[in-house]
Amino acid sequence: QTKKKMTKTLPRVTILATGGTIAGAGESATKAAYTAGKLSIDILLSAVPQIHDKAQIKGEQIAKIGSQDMSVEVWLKLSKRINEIFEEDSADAIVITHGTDTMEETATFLDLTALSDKPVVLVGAMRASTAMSQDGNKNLLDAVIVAADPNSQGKGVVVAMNELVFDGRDVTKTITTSTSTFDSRNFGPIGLIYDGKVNYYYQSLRNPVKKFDVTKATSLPQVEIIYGYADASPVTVDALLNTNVKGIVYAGMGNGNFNAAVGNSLEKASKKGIIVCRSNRTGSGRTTLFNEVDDAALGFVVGDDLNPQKARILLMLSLMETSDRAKIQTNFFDY
Ligand SMILES: NC(=O)CC[C@H](N)C(=O)O
Repeated sequence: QTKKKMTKTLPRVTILATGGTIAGAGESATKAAYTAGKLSIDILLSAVPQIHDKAQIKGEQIAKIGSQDMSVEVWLKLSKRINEIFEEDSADAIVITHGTDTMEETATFLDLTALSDKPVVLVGAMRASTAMSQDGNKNLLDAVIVAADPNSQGKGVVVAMNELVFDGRDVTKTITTSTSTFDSRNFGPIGLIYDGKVNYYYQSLRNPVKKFDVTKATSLPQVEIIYGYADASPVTVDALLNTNVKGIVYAGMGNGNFNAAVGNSLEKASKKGIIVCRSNRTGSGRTTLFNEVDDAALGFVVGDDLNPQKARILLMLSLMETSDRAKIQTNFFDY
């Protein structure tokens, strides 16, 4: 009787599964090689029965992929499903199991497109479910704890990994193979998970002022990223000039710089109406207007402190609504 009563008051958490190492299975406990996204949501849930003490859990399989295969199509599907679940009030919070390679991109995409204030928590693993000291079960339990906590409301989309909570806007994968791979290079974690509870310490002031409603979208404008390096030739930029590409994010050197040859081609792209957004390859810090580049004269925008892959997301979403450079720049400075 008491138990029944308690269960009733537990928050309702829906887990949307997409694949990744958290659903990965390998040959043995000591082999690092594995296949991502093999296990279904039911198997993931049955491995962590403790989650049922924290929330009323429902699971849904959205995709079964390694997140290197994440796509606009799956992003739209996820985003629509999140908005639908909160709209129909069938959950109080959502956890998304996801591969770690592109988790930061999905976090940014959903941060900008999930219309409700309710918690959305992304989680993954660095060791497959079959590995020794696998991290997936603990991470999943922690993610449910974060999702179920009333203090997670209004924090935007967050990533819960390795007993840390990161703001989805800022988080990035920093190490290829380590369980401590996630970090927010500019700002650090916003919360710590310990002993079945999350404690928050910081909150971003840059949570989206503007949300993008993609509930009716079926595709997004094409935006490509080009990487900068010493003596880069302009062939990669030139290759995009006569395509359907609507935006280029340039992962420039230092504060978003490029050499003269690449600069000429980027200017050509800009004159053709392709939006050029300068970001940088350093991994942290801002890309600022008018440092060594005359952005106003060239018609470029800057990605502020978003890394190239995150800047691409905001540029795609912005281009869905406008090709006005000033408005697009405002989107970057507001987010
Ligand atoms: N640790 C991981 O999740 C990496 C596995 C796979 N490449 C993915 O991102 O889904």
